[in-house]
Amino acid sequence: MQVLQWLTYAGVFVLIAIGIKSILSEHLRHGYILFVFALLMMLNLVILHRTGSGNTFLRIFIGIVAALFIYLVATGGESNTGPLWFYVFPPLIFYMLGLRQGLVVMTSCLLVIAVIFKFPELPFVITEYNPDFQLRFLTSMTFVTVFSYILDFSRRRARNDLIDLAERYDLASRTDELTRLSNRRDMRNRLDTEYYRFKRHGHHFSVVLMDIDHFKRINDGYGHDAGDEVLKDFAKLLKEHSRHLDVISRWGGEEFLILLPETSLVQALALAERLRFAVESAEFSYQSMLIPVTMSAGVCSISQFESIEGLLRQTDINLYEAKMKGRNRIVPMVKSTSRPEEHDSESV
Ligand SMILES: Nc1nc2c(ncn2[C@@H]2O[C@H](COP(=O)(O)OP(=O)(O)OP(=O)(O)O)[C@@H](O)[C@H]2O)c(=O)[nH]1
Repeated sequence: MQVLQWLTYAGVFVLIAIGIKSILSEHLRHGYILFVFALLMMLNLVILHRTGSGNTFLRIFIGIVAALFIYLVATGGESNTGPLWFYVFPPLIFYMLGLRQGLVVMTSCLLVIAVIFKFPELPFVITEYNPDFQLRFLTSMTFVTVFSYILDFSRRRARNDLIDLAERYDLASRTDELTRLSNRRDMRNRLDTEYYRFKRHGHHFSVVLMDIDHFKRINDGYGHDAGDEVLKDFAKLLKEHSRHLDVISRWGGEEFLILLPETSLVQALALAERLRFAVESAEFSYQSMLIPVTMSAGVCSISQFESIEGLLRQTDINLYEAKMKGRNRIVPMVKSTSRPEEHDSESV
């Protein structure tokens, strides 16, 4: 919209300058009409400032410019040079309106010009052009229109390709290549955003930090590719057992962190336990070899902490404790349906 406003200022300046020159050359009517167009452009600026509608501003601007150029063709402007201004129109119209609407407006204008050339006796036509000029003008204008269309088409396609590329790079920079989950950097940003929401609006959230037990043994026993496959299936399982608004990330090698918005510690523990049980019960396999997989997890809720760092530190401590206590468990501990005897001393 900024470009269009500057174009309006430039247009008003040029119209007033040429208007003054026309009046000085005794072409009073032409000069005054140019002033009227300048006034209309300024009024359009006022409408923009009053309504704030860029779309209305654009449409009125195009209407005024089209009317001005057709007026210049119909009257010849000064010394029949009016049609020359029309060469400004095609690039402007495609840039402003886009390809389809630009083509409609340009075709309509060319038709109007053809009518003006063909019927000089029409009431609003006050000049006449010789047939050579008419033919050359219409042909060259058609060329300019086609070239402007192609140039704008290329410009738009290059811009879309660039946006596409930027989006793909952006996604790649936020995604873990192996599991297609959020990576650590993306999770840090999401945690910061969630922490801001918590501080500002009091929306609680919790995190679950998971680690696949004895993952090195999987790599050593079944091979690195099998380890990769387990990581992918593990990520898929986490997705299947989480809510849509939960953010799952690959936090490190075989560590995964889930951010649970609007979730209390008790709810987070229930989810972590559900995940632990799902992992334990799932059949992980690679090339028809069954691979037993379990996970340990530390869980924390933001309400107990003053910062993201404090929250993550304690979650890590809880995970470490889960490992130390024998793995395949959650800390703080909850009652488990699969192994009730192991979760009795520190239940939440
Ligand atoms: N296949 C595969 N292995 C990975 C990847 N990232 C990390 N690892 C391996 O994960 C293993 C992690 O081993 P450790 O840190 O000793 O942990 P662990 O064997 O899971 O033992 P605990 O965590 O104590 O239960 C290392 O052998 C890493 O090489 C990966 O992308 N693919």
